[in-house]
Amino acid sequence: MEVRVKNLTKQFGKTTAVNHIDVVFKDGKLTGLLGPSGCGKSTTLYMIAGLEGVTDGEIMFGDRDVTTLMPEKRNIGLVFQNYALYPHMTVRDNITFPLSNIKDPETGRPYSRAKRNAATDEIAKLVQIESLLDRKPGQLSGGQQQRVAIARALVKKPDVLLLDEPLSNLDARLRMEMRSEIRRIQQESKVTTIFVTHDQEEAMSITDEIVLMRQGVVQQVAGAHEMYMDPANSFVASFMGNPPISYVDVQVGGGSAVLENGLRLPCRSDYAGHAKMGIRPEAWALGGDLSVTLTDVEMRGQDQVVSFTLAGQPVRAILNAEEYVRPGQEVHLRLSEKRCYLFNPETGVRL
Ligand SMILES: Nc1ncnc2c1ncn2[C@@H]1O[C@H](COP(=O)(O)OP(=O)(O)OP(=O)(O)O)[C@@H](O)[C@H]1O
Repeated sequence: MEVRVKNLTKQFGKTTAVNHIDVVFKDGKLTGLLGPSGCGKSTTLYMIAGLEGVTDGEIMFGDRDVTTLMPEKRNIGLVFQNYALYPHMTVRDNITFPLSNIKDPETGRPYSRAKRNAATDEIAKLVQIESLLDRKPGQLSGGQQQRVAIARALVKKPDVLLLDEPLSNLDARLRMEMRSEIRRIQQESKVTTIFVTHDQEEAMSITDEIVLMRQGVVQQVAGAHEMYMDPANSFVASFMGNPPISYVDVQVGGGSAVLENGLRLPCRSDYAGHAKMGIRPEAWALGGDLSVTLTDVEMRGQDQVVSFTLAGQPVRAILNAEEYVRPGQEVHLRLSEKRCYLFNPETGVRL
C-alpha cells in the first residue's frame, strides 16, 4: 500500500521537528528514512504510526486518510531497536499475540486457534525461526530476538511495516546478516516498508529508495545509486559516502576550475564563476601530473585512503593499494572529472 504524507509538520514547542514535508513511500518498496541525529526521521515514522499526533498535514494509506486514526486502527507492523518481546511468553505466543487483539476479517469473530497457529507457522517460516517457537526470548540471541520481533510485526499482514533503527543494538557481524535478511523478508512479503536509520551505508545497501532529511526538511528522494552519483546539494553529497567527499573553493570557467593558488583542475561546465567543488575520494588515481605531498596514509587492505591539501584545503583520496606510499611522500595524481561536482558556495545547491 502506498503511503503518502502531505505537508506533514510536527512542532514540539519552539522546535520544528518535521517541517512541511511531502513524500510518497512507494507501494511494496523498502524506503529508508535517513539523516543525522535529530533531523526528524523518528518523529516522521511515529506520526505515520499514529504514536505521535501531527501539528499540520495529512497521512494517506492508499485512499484512506489515517491522519487522526489510533495506531491500532492503521494496520501497521512496528519494530523498534529494543525489541520489547514478552519475556514470560514463548516465541510462538509472542508472535501470535497481535492476533488475539483483532477480529478475523473473514468471520468478524476472534481468530480461531487453528488459524492463529497457521499464521504463526507461515511467518516463522518466512523469517526462519521455525525451530525456535517453543523457546522463551531469554533463550535467543540478539539477531534471533529481532527476527521474532519482525515476525510479530508481520503476523497480522500489515499494510505497512515500520522499522525504527532495528539493527542498532546488534554487533557489526549480526547487523550485516540482519540487513540482508530484512531485505529478503521484505521482498518475499512485498509489504510496504519504511526503515529509519542514521547509517548511510545501511540505507544504501538495502533500500529501493532513500528519503534523506536534515533539520526536519527533505533534502532528496532517490535510489542509492542516484543519490550518491547525482546529489541535489552539498549536504547530500557529504552525507553519502565514506570517506566523505572533499571540497575546494574554485573559480570555474573555460573548461577549468582554478584554485586560490592558481592550480588548475579539469572541469567542463556551463557554469562560470565562484563555486565549491566537491571531489569524491575515488576520483583520484596514481599517475598523472598533479603533484601533492601526502599528510596521512590509512591502509585498508584492498585500497588506501590518503590525505593531502590543495591550496590549503584538506582532501582525501582512495588509491589502489598496490603501490606503497607513506606520509611525507610526494606523489603524482590524476583526477577523473566525472566524480567532481559544483555547488553554490553559499546555499550548497548543486550548480
Ligand atoms: N517529545 C519531544 N519533545 C520535544 N522535542 C522533541 C521530542 N521528540 C523529538 N524532539 C525533537 O525533535 C527533533 C527531531 O527528533 P527525532 O527524534 O525525530 O530525530 P531523529 O532524526 O529520529 O534523531 P535520532 O536519530 O537521534 O533518533 C529533535 O530536535 C528532538 O530533540
